Amino acid sequence: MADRRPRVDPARLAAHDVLRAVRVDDAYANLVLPQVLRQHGLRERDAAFATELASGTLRMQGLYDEVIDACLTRPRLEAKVRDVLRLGVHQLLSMRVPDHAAISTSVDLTRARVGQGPAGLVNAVLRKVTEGDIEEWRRRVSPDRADDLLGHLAVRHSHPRWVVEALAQALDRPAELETLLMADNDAPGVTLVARPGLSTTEELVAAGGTASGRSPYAVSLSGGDPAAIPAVAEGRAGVQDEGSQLVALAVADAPLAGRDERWLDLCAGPGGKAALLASLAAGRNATVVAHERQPHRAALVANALRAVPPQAYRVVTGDGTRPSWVPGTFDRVLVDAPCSGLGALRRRPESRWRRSPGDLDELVPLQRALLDAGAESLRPGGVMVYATCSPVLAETVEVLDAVLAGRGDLEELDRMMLWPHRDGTDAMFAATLRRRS
Ligand SMILES: C[S@@+](CC[C@H](N)C(=O)[O-])C[C@H]1O[C@@H](n2cnc3c(N)ncnc32)[C@H](O)[C@@H]1O
Repeated sequence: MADRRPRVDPARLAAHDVLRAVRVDDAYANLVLPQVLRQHGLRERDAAFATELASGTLRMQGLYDEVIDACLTRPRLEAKVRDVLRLGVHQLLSMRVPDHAAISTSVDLTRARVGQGPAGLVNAVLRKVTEGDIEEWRRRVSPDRADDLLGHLAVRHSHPRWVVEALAQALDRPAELETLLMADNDAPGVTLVARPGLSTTEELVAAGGTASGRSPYAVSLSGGDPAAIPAVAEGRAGVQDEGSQLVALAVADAPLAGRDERWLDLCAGPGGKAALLASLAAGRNATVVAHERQPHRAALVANALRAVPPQAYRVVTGDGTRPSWVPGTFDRVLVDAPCSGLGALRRRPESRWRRSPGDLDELVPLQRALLDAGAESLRPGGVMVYATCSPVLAETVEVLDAVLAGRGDLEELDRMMLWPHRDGTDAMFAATLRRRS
């Protein structure tokens, strides 16, 4: 007998698998995607389609859920069906997929992954969605802008409301809030770092990149697989947001009098900043201790550092709040603290939905303890950078103020706040401090 199950194209099956893994297994989309693409045998155009479908859907799911709910007559929906609908809405409102193709493939996907039962509902909801384009739907489902600006922006640009509130508090120019939210929804380009002494920007430009921006080591790549570039494959260069490069440079370039030999990266995993610091240290006869709590992340640090001369670094596993070294050991310290990551929403499409304000209750005391331990690790006159890939005040300025007020031996030398919409980087905070002599 002929097989009557619908044939669904593998790219849509793959995107549905990614949504399921994120929802059920708490997977990170950017980590699970390569595995799922491989399982479905997807390459090139099909892989790019599945990637955009899964990532874009996860990013915009707040808006899409409002659209779906506005089209439903019954409010309850099985999670697997909602995933199919979210993917369908993304194709209809944000991709150039013809309406009939988006609807019929979604109905097939429902039959393949859920069963015949909800196929009619999926068909009906998606037909309703075709009645408006994305702007029309934004108008219909967002709260009124004049009555509730933050609620309006949250739905319109698909961010949880508490995140919009936290970003609004952190942004020094309130008029830029909407531009920031829009920048969070743009997939970031790929930036490479030419690790000094190991590679050059010229080598990466010759491999197809363009020298870019404020870090002298940054090269942006407009397409292609970075891992195919020999310098990247060999660890002489790496993929690294320009903001992260600038944070590492803030550590290496902070003005320092006296000995400059012992550097510490207290929270080093997965090792991007440690690799830039260690390659700079190698050229200055200094040594970096790349310290990380989680053994599996310490292994990632060792891998990131594999091309750096071994005498320039040591990878150490331990709890940074209870350092194993003598206080006052280090001349330069980086405390790149674990944080909410709300500055890197461009890069992690699902993270905005996974975080909650309660996360800060655990993170803030840890951030304070790590900053305090970083200060204890510094010799008098030594310099330290406290950094987060979050702009949220509770994790940045408030941590800094609390630790500065509690110690009295730290002075702030400089402060940097990078924003995606202004700087083209992740939102990153970095304060440079000196321990008084
Ligand atoms: C923001 S990430 C650091 C990113 C890293 N500097 C880079 O550029 O690749 C924070 C790291 O701190 C680690 N961490 C968390 N708690 C820690 C602790 N008590 N001591 C040391 N590291 C810790 C996390 O495992 C995570 O790898």
